[in-house]
Amino acid sequence: MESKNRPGYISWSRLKKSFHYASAGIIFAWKNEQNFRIHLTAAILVFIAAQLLNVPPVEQAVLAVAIGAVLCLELLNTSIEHITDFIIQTYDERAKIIKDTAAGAVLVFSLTAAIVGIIILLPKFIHIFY
Ligand SMILES: Nc1ncnc2c1ncn2[C@@H]1O[C@H](COP(=O)(O)OP(=O)(O)OP(=O)(O)O)[C@@H](O)[C@H]1O
Repeated sequence: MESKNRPGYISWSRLKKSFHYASAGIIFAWKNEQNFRIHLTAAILVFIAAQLLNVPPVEQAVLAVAIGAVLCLELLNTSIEHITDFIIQTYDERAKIIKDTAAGAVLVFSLTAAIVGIIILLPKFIHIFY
């Protein structure tokens, strides 16, 4: 017999709460992190360009993965910054290394995503004019 208190396989109210908290994190990043706003705006522009240029579905999927990864890294970077500030409230060389390397991870993947975008979109842009 199943216990009355045992949670079901999927709790919809918990799922709804998780979604709500995750959305709050994204909204926080949008309001407080300039880099997140820049990346999200760039992501929307790339998506519109991909539609206008009739980019094939597989290439659009590659763009979506690259864009999604950049946004995820931005959110993780924001989280790391806040954890660091919470733990280390004074100037500390270790805090600097933690924040700089996390920011470096975002930069490395942002450049990678930019290269992916150029490889996919640039030939299609050129094709319009020539
Ligand atoms: N407690 C600290 N000790 C030493 N250096 C720090 C400390 N806090 C921040 N820094 C340095 O200042 C830089 C900026 O940190 P800050 O927390 O202000 O991030 P931010 O400018 O808000 O970044 P972002 O624009 O991505 O949100 C860090 O990358 C680090 O080099």
